[in-house]
Amino acid sequence: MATLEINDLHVSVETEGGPAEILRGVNLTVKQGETHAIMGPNGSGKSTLAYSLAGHPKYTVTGGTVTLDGEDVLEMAVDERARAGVFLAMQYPVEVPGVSVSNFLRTAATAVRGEAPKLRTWVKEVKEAMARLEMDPAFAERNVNEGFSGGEKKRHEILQLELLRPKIAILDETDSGLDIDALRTVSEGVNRVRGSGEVGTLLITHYTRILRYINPDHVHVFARGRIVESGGPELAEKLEAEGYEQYVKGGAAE
Ligand SMILES: Nc1ncnc2c1ncn2[C@@H]1O[C@H](COP(=O)(O)OP(=O)(O)OP(=O)(O)O)[C@@H](O)[C@H]1O
Repeated sequence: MATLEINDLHVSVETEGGPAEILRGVNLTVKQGETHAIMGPNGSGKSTLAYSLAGHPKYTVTGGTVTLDGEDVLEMAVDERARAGVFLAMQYPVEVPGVSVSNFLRTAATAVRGEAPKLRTWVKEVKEAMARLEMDPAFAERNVNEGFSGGEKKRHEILQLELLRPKIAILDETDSGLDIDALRTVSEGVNRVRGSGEVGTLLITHYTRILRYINPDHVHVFARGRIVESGGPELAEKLEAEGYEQYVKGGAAE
């Protein structure tokens, strides 16, 4: 069973005033089949964690380890991480002008699966996945994220998740900007992938409403660059009622 292990992870970004430490000792273990929700105040470092795991060059790991099934993830290039089974659905998906959704997905699937999917079965696979996510088939011929609405971008991220079937899925605020129907559709997509029991999910969110659709096994509070409390789903309810004040008090302004 695939296991992602994050051990005492420290990450910095370069700022005008020099390097700033954003992650200050993150410890987390995510196993295939488990769903972990990460909640925390703005600017606490949640997206930094997501990008660092995916290998964004802007972030420098200054300490700690990340392994997937014992393999050193931090040593891997971005594409190697994807091939190893790490998937990131970004908070702000980027436009890729000139590349159609259909080409993009096939190229990504080829890279991750190690061989090009057979065209006929692939076309069917994409069509069915798009239908499940209630996406207009015309999207397949549009350029990646170009002119997509916020909700359409998020559906496209989940479409990738469904087709690429990673071992570890990191979903960074996949619920933001979704209307109620889209939230349900997107959550159903995540649950389908989860239902396989083959993916470990790290769900970064601000709102408990998505957790009503996607029931997490574990909830973690992220504050000042690390996980400061962990619990079960009841922790999300507590956060909704009490906010984050108790976790940020006395910390650096972030
Ligand atoms: N290039 C950069 N230069 C300066 N500061 C940066 C840079 N990149 C990230 N930061 C800072 O790192 C901190 C953590 O940002 P991050 O986006 O990880 O937080 P977050 O918890 O995901 O926030 P939110 O909930 O608002 O999305 C913020 O204070 C942010 O301003």
